[in-house]
Amino acid sequence: MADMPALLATWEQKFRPHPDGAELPAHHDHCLGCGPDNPHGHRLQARRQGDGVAASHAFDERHVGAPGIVHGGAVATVIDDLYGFLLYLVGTPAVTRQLTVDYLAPALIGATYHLEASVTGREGRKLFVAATLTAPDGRSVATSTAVFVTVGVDHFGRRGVPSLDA
Ligand SMILES: CCCCCCCCCCCC(=O)SCCNC(=O)CCNC(=O)[C@H](O)C(C)(C)COP(=O)(O)OP(=O)(O)OC[C@H]1O[C@@H](n2cnc3c(N)ncnc32)[C@H](O)[C@@H]1OP(=O)(O)O
Repeated sequence: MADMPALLATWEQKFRPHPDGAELPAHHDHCLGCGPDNPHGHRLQARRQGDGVAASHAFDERHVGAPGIVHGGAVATVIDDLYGFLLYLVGTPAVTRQLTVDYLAPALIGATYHLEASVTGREGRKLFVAATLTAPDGRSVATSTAVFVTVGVDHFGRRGVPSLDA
């Protein structure tokens, strides 16, 4: 059984100012998007870039949809997780309420993509965010917008983290 209070304490410490350019800590070790200990995950590494976040990322064979092409769900996962890093800078936990992705061109297995995300607005509990995924040649491969809703850290503690509860 995971030590949820300790885990939540480490999360709270992540919601603080990080220097521009700094690599941002994973949400937790087993996170599908960024956890270093999730064998099925993307191990996304994000950094602060001004008021937003950025990452370089290559999808591998675990994330294939059509042959050679990254599964759309994998693209959405990585974008959603990148938004999760943005929350550190905003200073409050939040969860995805709506996520949209425009798939403009195939993302290819093995290519290294550049991702950026930023906050575009805030209204009460709602955070409006946007992201881009750009190919090495500068082509825009996917764009996204999302609505996150701020929550207290207790939102996560109520249910535990299944991957850590075994
Ligand atoms: C420790 C930290 C670790 C942080 C770790 C971070 C990890 C990041 C990982 C990536 C992110 C994820 O995967 S997050 C996991 C996936 N997402 C989830 O599990 C969320 C599941 N949904 C929920 O739990 C709930 O629906 C909530 C908490 C989001 C909201 O519930 P609620 O309080 O009942 O509120 P609800 O009525 O649903 O709507 C909230 C507000 O959003 C508005 N709203 C709803 N849809 C839209 C929309 N499309 N466009 C505009 N606005 C919208 C509503 O009008 C309302 O506005 P108003 O009336 O307030 O004005």
